[in-house]
Parts: sequence; C-alpha cells; structure tokens
Amino acid sequence: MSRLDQLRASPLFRNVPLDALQEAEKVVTSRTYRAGDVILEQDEPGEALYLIVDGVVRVSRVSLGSRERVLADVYAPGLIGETAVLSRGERSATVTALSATTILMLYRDHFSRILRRHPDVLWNLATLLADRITQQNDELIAFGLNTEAALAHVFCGLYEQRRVAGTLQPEVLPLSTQDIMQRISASRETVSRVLRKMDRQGLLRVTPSSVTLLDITALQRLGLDDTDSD
Ligand SMILES: Nc1ncnc2c1ncn2[C@@H]1O[C@@H]2COP(=O)(O)O[C@H]2[C@H]1O
Repeated sequence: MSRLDQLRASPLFRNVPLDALQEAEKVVTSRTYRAGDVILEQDEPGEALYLIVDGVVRVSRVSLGSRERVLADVYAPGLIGETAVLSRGERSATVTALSATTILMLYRDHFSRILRRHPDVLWNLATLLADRITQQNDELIAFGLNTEAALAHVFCGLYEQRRVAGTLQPEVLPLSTQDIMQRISASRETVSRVLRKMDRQGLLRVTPSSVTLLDITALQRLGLDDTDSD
C-alpha cells in the first residue's frame, strides 16, 4: 500500500481533501516494531503521534500500588500518542506491540500546521476523541457491573474489535486469567469461578491461554446486565 493510501485509511485522514493527505505524506516517517516491543512509555515526554498502519497494540497503565491495568487494545488503522501531543505533556500510558506493527509518525509541529490548515482533519480528531470517551464511559459502567456481566462486556468488546479488524476467528480471544484480571477489578479466584460457571453454561470455552466465545448473543445480553449478584 502506498503511503498516501495508508494515510487515507487512517481515521484521522478519512475523507479529507487530497492536499491535506499530500501535506501529511511529506512529513510522516514509518517505523516498524516486533511483538513485545514498547512503542510508547508511560510518563515519558511525547512529541509525536502514531498512526497504526498494520498490527495491534496494547495500551496499559501502571497506577498507584504499581498494579498494571490494560486499558485497551488498538488495531490498525488506529491512532495512539495524541494525548501527550495535544496536552504538551507526558505519555498517559504505555503502548506495547502485540504483533508485528507498522506506524506512521507525525510530529507535533507538523500536526499542528495540518490541523490549522485543514479543518476536516480537526473534525476527524474530535470524532476519534469523542469515540474514546464513549468507549471509556461504557467501560466505567462495566466495572460497576457484577463480575459475570463485566467479563461478558469485556469479551464482547474485544470480539467486536477483532471482527471489525478482520481478524481470523475473532471469537477466539488470546487471553489468560492474568490478562483478564488486568482488565477488570476482580481477584484471580473470582475470575476463575465466574469463568468456570460461564463455561458450564455453554457461553464460552476456557483454556489456559484463550477464551472462545460460543454464544455471543447471550454474552451481549449478559454484558448489559446491571444487577449486582455474582
Ligand atoms: N483508554 C484508552 N483507549 C485507547 N487508547 C488509549 C487509552 N488511554 C490512552 N490511550 C492511548 O495511549 C497513548 C499513550 O500515549 P499518549 O498519552 O500520548 O496518548 C495515549 C492514547 O493514544
């Protein structure tokens, strides 16, 4: 894919005039990472944002008590690194490549010039940030749900992301119990107990390194449940 096409596929540059794409094409640089590489490091200063052209990355954050929480997986053609660029601050989270990943890097000064000259790009950015807030609100609600509903909510969200990204077997989620604990506030015992229950009910099948969703409709219904029984 040409660099122009890579830019065109990014949600930041979707449906913008050709001159905006050409301006960006001149200033972006490409980088590749292997699975496991750290792309952005929490609390480091950030001068560029990254358009994910290929691959999938994990966003995580270490909070008080040094517990690591997974915030999101971002698939191509997603955007990362905009927060530090817009707030002139530090990286709000660590981003690690989950697969071989290619990004296009755009420095703050170039980005700022493009934003001022092309309101369509600014609009796309605003849309991306609004979508992020909606997603975070969903997650906030999910964390207030009982563990079963919270797990169903997380699993259905991951399934949907993988389906949209065209991943083979989107229903087979590569998650261990540890991975799941990093996504919801629950102990290992609670996660294991609830997973066993969901497995017995035929909703999903658990192995040490994966969760296969068997009844997505039932899981979606469960993910909307806000009763507080576990
Ligand atoms: N909840 C989230 N969902 C998706 N991406 C996020 C989330 N929180 C942080 N990020 C991304 O992770 C990046 C870390 O570096 P920045 O703070 O520059 O920009 C951040 C966002 O692009």
